[in-house]
Amino acid sequence: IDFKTTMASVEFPSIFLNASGVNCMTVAEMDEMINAACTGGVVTKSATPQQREGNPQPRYYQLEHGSINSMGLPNAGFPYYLDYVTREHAKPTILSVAGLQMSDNIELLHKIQASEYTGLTELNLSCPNVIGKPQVAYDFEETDALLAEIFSFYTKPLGVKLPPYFDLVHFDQMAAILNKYPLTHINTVNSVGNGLWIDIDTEKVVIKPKQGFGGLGGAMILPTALANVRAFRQRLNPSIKIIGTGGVTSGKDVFMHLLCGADMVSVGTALLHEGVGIFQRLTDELATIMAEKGYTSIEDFRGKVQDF
Ligand SMILES: O=C(O)c1[nH]c(=O)[nH]c(=O)c1I
Repeated sequence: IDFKTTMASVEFPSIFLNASGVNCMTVAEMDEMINAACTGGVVTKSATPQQREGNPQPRYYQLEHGSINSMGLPNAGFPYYLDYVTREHAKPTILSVAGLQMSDNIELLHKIQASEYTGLTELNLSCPNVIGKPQVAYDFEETDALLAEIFSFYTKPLGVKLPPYFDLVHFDQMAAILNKYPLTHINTVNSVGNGLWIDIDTEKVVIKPKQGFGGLGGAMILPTALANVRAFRQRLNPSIKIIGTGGVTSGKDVFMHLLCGADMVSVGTALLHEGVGIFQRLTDELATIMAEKGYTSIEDFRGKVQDF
């Protein structure tokens, strides 16, 4: 079974992508994603106008059922990633960008609009780890104003990376804003912001930045990720596709994301731990589940989760 899919008239050979931030900081990592079996392409690390070192280490820690990170947007800088995605590759790319303030986002999108790049771009509105900067996507007015400004000039394929929401009214409010704009997709969820973990032997937090506060990922956030995928699928125009991210470690998790309506699925924490071989495993496990259920295509069940 091939799991190819099309988003914004870009054909992805597989539904699987890396979660931005994992396996996508350097040309070598991005090439590895593209060259790996069963990947749809690569999403770049969120790019800022200039190169950034990020937060002091340790800034990532593996938990029993997931991860906590406060990387602080380390990246090689916007020109590095624009150069990479503008070159020819065997599979599609998604250029992720994250300004540190609104003017950065506008500036970066003007540059992409003026560039040779014709592929997809994803505006990260949900980085939880830039010290002193709140997540844009938790400010509905700012998000609306930003998208209005962007779509006054931007005509290339654009999606947004969203944080998790935890209130049904917030899903309504955010979806109403997103439905006003010709977005190609949303990518949901980013890490669950500002969790905390403690090593009881040392009685210290486990990451250095922000007194130990960091974004949560991995298996423990799967229920939150599934809720966000389903909630937005129920509310968004069908023209806005959904990349489901969060908590994927197995074919069962992929199946649940697809039942909730995801068009593509990306993997972060588990990719970091297992390497790019995970995509063949997820493909095989999903194919096995589908065969057991008599499904021959993802369309047989995508978005068809049933109420109790
Ligand atoms: O700290 C980071 O670099 C980071 N970490 C995350 O968990 N999500 C993000 O969007 C980002 I930009």
